[in-house]
Amino acid sequence: MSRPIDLARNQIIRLAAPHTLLGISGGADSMALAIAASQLLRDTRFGVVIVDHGLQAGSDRVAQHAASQCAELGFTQVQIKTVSTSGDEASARTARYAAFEQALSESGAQRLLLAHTKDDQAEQVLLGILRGSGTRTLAGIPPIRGRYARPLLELTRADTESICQRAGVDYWEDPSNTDTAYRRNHIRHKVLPFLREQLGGQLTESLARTARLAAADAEALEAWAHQAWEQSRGTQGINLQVLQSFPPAIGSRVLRLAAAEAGARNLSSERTSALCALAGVGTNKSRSAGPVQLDGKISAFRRSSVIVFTTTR
Ligand SMILES: Nc1ncnc2c1ncn2[C@@H]1O[C@H](COP(=O)(O)OP(=O)(O)OP(=O)(O)O)[C@@H](O)[C@H]1O
Repeated sequence: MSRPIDLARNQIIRLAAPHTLLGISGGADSMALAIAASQLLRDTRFGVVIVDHGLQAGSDRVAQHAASQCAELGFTQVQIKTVSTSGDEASARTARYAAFEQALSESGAQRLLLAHTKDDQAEQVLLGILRGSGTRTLAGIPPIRGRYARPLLELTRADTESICQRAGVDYWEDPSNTDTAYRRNHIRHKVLPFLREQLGGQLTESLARTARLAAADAEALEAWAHQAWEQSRGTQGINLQVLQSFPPAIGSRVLRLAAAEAGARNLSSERTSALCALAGVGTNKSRSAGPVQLDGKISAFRRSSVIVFTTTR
């Protein structure tokens, strides 16, 4: 079995572009990413981006410490981006990704690597199951999306800690990570340990496998839905007869694609069911006459044999 550091390095080689940025928070996961990438500095140009959200007292010192550690590892392009947030996790995340986007365009780098691990993946899948999510959400964290890639998804958090310890690199433990008021932390610190204790076995591995299987299924279903959409859309709207000839899993995806194209936002599963009832997709026999109102001031109507999306004033 290959060592975690070898696995990390191989995945970085697979996912990095000639000029790549690393998103480093100073925690064990991202310091392990920095350690593995520092071994590849001869062949790849890496820059480091550290975002200071200013959420906790002393966050500037944490950022500075991570920056000096990265400099010691041999990185010459290390920048700290200070962002302002409204103090909650969601706004910190939005500000962080805005800072990443800015760093990508300023540097001209083609890719930014993040240090999500298999444990993050397991937590994400469990959160999705508990919310009653479908295949796309159960697919969890994607290894690549756009310019972002995650080379450590095959490593556990214990692996990243051991990489840091072996390299003699210390890491920061985010105090908010243990605040179980956040649902994710509750899953991490209470629910998963409880399930492991009760059920034993390879829980993290099993949940990560669910993500891999769901990702492959979601990809296939989405490709089929795009084809079905092309076949069912016409100048008047979506042809109901053609739409209903597909299985409900495809019909509902076609309706979601069409709604999104029309400008509908945040399409919930409840609104998707309403669209399915309007279009007679699925086992739902209670066909509604509509219209169905969607976020983004979009309405869906049934007109004789088609579904039409219009903008409401
Ligand atoms: N302050 C930061 N500065 C730079 N990179 C960061 C920072 N915080 C997080 N990252 C990057 O993002 C990865 C995931 O971090 P974390 O698990 O805290 O975020 P998340 O909210 O769970 O995930 P995401 O926001 O990406 O969906 C880290 O391993 C690191 O690569």
